[in-house]
Amino acid sequence: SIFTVGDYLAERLVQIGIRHHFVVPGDYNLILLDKLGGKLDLFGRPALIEVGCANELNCSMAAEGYARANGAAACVVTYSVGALSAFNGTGSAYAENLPLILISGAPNTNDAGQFHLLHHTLGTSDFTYQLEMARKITCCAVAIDRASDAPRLIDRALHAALRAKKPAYIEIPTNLAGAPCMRPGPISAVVDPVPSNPAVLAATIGEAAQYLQGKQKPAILVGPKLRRAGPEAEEALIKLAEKMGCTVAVQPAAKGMFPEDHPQYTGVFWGQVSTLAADACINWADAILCVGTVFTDYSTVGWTAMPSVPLMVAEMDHVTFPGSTFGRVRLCDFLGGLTKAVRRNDATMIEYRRLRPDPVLIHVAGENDALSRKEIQRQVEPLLDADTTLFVETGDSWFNGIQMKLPKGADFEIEMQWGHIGWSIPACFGYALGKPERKVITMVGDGSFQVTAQEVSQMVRWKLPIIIFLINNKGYTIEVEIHDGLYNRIKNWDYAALVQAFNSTDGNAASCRVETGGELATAITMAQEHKGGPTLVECVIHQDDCSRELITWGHYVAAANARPPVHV
Ligand SMILES: C/C(NCc1cnc(C)nc1N)=C(/S)[C@H](O)COP(=O)(O)OP(=O)(O)O
Ligand SMILES: [Mg+2]
Repeated sequence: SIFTVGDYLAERLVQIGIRHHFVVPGDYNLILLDKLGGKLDLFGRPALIEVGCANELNCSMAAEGYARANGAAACVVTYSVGALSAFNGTGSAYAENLPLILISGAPNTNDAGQFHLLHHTLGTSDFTYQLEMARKITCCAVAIDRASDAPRLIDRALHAALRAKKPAYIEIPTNLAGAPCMRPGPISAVVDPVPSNPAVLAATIGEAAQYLQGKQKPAILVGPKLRRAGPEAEEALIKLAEKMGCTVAVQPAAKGMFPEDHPQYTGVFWGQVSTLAADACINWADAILCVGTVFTDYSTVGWTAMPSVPLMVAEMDHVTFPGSTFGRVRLCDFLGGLTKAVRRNDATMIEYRRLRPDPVLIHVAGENDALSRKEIQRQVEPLLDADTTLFVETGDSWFNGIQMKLPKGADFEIEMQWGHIGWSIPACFGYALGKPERKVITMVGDGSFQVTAQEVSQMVRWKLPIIIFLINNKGYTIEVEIHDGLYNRIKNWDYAALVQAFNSTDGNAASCRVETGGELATAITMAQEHKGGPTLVECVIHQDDCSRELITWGHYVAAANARPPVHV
């Protein structure tokens, strides 16, 4: 059979490590889907497993979650009506630094020139608007209009996405997916990272040693971009921390990116809603080595928690100091080189041992007491073990999850930069397909759940034993705490019954509603034993039963939102 554009794309997706692609079919992408689904591995099995989603928003969010597990992901949609919904998960991938490849079908290449009006379009003969929009939310957007250009354009998009850890966009007209195409060359041209420039690397390490020279109390602050630099960067950071002997704190969106069972871990640095003694350690330090950090209104609690000393910030491929910046320096090379050059200074660790908070007494609710947020915390935390990944959805679930202690090996996923309510349901589904060996637990609020609930039915279809704790506090409580109004009230659903509806005659999802600590304990035992499908536990709590951290954080974020315009 002839080798086609679709075959070229399939080959490249497999070569960059993708094994599942998330799709919603449409007549502009059907030939392409045949090609992607038709690629076989050496054993004659599909090399790419097609995963259908209920809509393109969820499809793109499932791909975003898959990229967290797998490194890269592909989302395949139809033109315009599909892609515009998938733009939201693509925006999430951009904000969260994930190489999601958004692939869209497109009109037949002859139609533009014939001024044809086509379905799914805006009803004009302009078919460039989607590509233009995609340019704004990806690091590289290409539209293939001749089969002979396909190899160059596909490779360019994939290489850009993998190097920048940002999404890319590939547009393939419906009559080109099956058109003859050249076969690909070695994948190394696409996947090889840009190496550090040796001279710049040496200069950067020298500058860092200079920055730390003479400082009495250095500390390390880890941000969410560390993980995007690869596992070797996470390993290199641990070695650097152990060489320095200083305290290590993480930003909230970086929770889990430094082991919380490590003796130098001092908590989540989040201003007044920090955990353990991270706030004191960072504010006591006279030098802070920031690795992959992102300072936003949310991570600085409405700008009330910016470190007060001049910072040195190491990113994926560049490092900045108070007076200089260096590019073409890969993070793992920089951290490794600095580890060799740096001297031990454990002053912050010594201080931490003095001020470390004592373990708090956890109140055990009576089993017939009305269920509280605290009791949910107390009962869910022990479920986190070395094989578990906890997904926390935008809402008070952020705060409840961030307060939980991660044992060795446990992992944590949060979408704090994009913050799209509903992300966690499709994202944990995609993640679970990428890492089937992990146990996945998701904490999601009722408002968020209503946005993307359909993807629980994909968990049923794929028989994934994901455990979902749906915190039903009757509405948008985060919003209530920031600024209340009737718009924060939502129509209550029977969430347990909804999940049963997803079973129809061939599903195996378990679900229940719990209103006391005792019922929750029973539900958790059932959830742990339930295999062959997801378990949803709807936890009913009072509307104002939220974490104190949410109230404090919400107060300052609302204040930051309310700053009057500065008249220039
Ligand atoms: C409406 C909104 N944010 C605004 C918003 C609106 N639309 C999208 C897509 N994303 C957003 N973050 C938010 S955080 C709700 O409080 C979430 O409610 P819920 O899931 O029920 O969680 P809490 O009750 O714990 O807040
Ligand atoms: Mg809610």
